[in-house]
Amino acid sequence: MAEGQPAPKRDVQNHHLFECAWEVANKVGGIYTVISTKVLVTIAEYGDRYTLIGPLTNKSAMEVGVLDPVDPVVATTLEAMRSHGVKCFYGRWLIEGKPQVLLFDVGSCSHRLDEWKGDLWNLAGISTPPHDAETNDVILFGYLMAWFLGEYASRQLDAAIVAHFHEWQAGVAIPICRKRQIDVTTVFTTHATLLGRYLCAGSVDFYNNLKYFDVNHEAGKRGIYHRYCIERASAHCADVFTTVSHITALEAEYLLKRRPDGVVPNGLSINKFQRKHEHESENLYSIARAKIHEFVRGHFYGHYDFDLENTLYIFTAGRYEYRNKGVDMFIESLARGFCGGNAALFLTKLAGLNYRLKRSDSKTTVVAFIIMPASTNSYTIEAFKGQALVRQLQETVTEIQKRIGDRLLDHALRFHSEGKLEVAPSDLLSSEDQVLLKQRISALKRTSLPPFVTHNMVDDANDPILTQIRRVKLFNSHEDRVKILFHPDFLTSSNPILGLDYEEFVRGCHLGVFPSYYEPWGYTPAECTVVSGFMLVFLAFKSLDYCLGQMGIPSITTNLSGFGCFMQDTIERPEDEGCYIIDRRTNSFEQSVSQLTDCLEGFCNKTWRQRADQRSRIESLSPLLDWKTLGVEYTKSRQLALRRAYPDAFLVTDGESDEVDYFIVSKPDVFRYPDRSPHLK
Ligand SMILES: O=c1ccn([C@@H]2O[C@H](COP(=O)(O)OP(=O)(O)O[C@H]3O[C@H](CO)[C@@H](O)[C@H](O)[C@H]3O)[C@@H](O)[C@H]2O)c(=O)[nH]1
Repeated sequence: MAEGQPAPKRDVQNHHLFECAWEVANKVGGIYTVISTKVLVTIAEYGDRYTLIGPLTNKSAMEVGVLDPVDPVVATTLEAMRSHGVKCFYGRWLIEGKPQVLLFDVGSCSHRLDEWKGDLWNLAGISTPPHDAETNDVILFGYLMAWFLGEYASRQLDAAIVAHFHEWQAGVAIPICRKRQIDVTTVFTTHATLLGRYLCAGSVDFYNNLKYFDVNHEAGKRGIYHRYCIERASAHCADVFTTVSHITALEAEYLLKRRPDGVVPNGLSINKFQRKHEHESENLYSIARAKIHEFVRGHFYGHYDFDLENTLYIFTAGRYEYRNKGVDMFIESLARGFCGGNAALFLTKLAGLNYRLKRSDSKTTVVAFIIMPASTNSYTIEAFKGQALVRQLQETVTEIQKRIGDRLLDHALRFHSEGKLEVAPSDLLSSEDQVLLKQRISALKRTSLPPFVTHNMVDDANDPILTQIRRVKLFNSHEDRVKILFHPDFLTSSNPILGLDYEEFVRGCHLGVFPSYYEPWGYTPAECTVVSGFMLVFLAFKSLDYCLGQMGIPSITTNLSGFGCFMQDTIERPEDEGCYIIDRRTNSFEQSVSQLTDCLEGFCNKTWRQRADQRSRIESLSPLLDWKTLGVEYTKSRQLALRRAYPDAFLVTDGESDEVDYFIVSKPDVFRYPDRSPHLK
């Protein structure tokens, strides 16, 4: 728009929405889940007026089907950008809802990096170091998005435009839009703060000191001052600023120095699960459980001395943030070791689950999985070997089974001529078969213990998870009632040893454990509550937990996670619904470990029927977490952005704007529990 010209009168009702994030079609962590699961409700509201913008990467290129733009103005805008050498993909993201998506190849503009860095310094006073590759990409991505929005807004003058940006990686475009006075209204949602993540990952007493951090100094000390500046500028320049939970809203207020306008809790696409329930007649739970059983048999070969009917699978999963995700607490609660060499403590409630199960002579075995991607070289030979040996044994057993069947049939057919049916075991199992079987069995002999990690780690000696497992001596020995297994990669169905995707894996487990210290929301426990399957109703008593229709699995979270606070705030007794909440806010670390161990022990001591009852109750939580319910908060944030940018469009009569109570954050204090927490005094 030329200077001095009046702004066009745009149609606010039928506005266009561009949603921008580094994780569009590009899975890194939870933001991918937010965006991909929210698509259905956003499409229902916008149809083809909705477009997602993300970076073009090897991963994202695989998830998008290239097409010509539906909107002719998008087509001309992209043509103009391409004529300047910009490389981009336009098409449909191949997920449910098939939204329009635009992916920019930041590399195609790397020659402009210095120019744009200089511009960022001039317009926002943000200087960035030369060798931070991630920040360099973020700057290129931000300038490309601002370029696109500027060109688009100058060509499409009819409808208003909302640009919604997620997290600092997509935030650079916000100060540029503001400075260039691009006629779009902006929303910025942060899913965590950079400083919060870094401070909590170190051993800082975060919640007690939230008010007192010298933010510039702390960011500088950690080498992230430039990133922090980008995040802070994004929060301040956006028309509307939101976070995913109240606890992060408070954090943002102190660390980013802007109080968020609202909270947009994360939902899930419940429909997806229900459709499965209706259309798939398979027993999803038992299929998933059987796959995990198969893996466990292979992994523990030579030491497979426990009963799978009495085995519980528990797990933690997510991005590898050892302290923030509470992995330290998880391992500690499984196998708390000697405290200060005082053996007496072992006899107290301070002991970990492994010791407690041994002491009570429990018949239950717990296999605890840790699923967190880290730098690895490959799977270990042992991990492959175990699966291969068990597969060979299985094949041999199947062959022998077939031969036994043939022989039995032969005997039965000769019954009339011989007048008797006397079959000795040796008639059925030949000596060749026995030799073959013995060969296979002797291959299963193993002198070493089953490993507690599936991959060769790049930094084995310093890896915090491995170090702690070694410290608490959880080595998967025969006596251990808790076995542990660290899988340092996300799960996929093409995984050569544990061939399940994450959703299927969760379905096959009994309990998810997520004792996070820093967790703005926390998708993983939420996903446990809605994972579903169709189950047979006539299985044996012991397998009753397979039998009650569509259900989630119970999970453990904390009152320092956005999801945990949301549950406490919404439900009378979350633990009755299979959502256990560990108090990490008022408790010391030791107390929280004990509470978590009590919780795990209580879960192990439940009968099959009690666990089945609990699972059936979890289902009732699904509607609470559905985007159909929670998506409304996103709508409100966009409405607020439109009101702020185009107040005239909302005038009712006599020049007065109609008042709306916009957000959940309408309480005087953003964080809901100031009285209960000494951290906040
Ligand atoms: O093998 C696996 C294991 C996990 N996941 C997924 O990874 C995601 C991890 O989610 P979360 O732990 O919430 O994500 P973060 O990457 O830590 O994301 C940030 O953003 C999220 C979205 O707002 C918030 O929930 C978090 O608290 C915040 O830390 C979940 O959706 C899981 O389904 C997989 O896809 N495969």
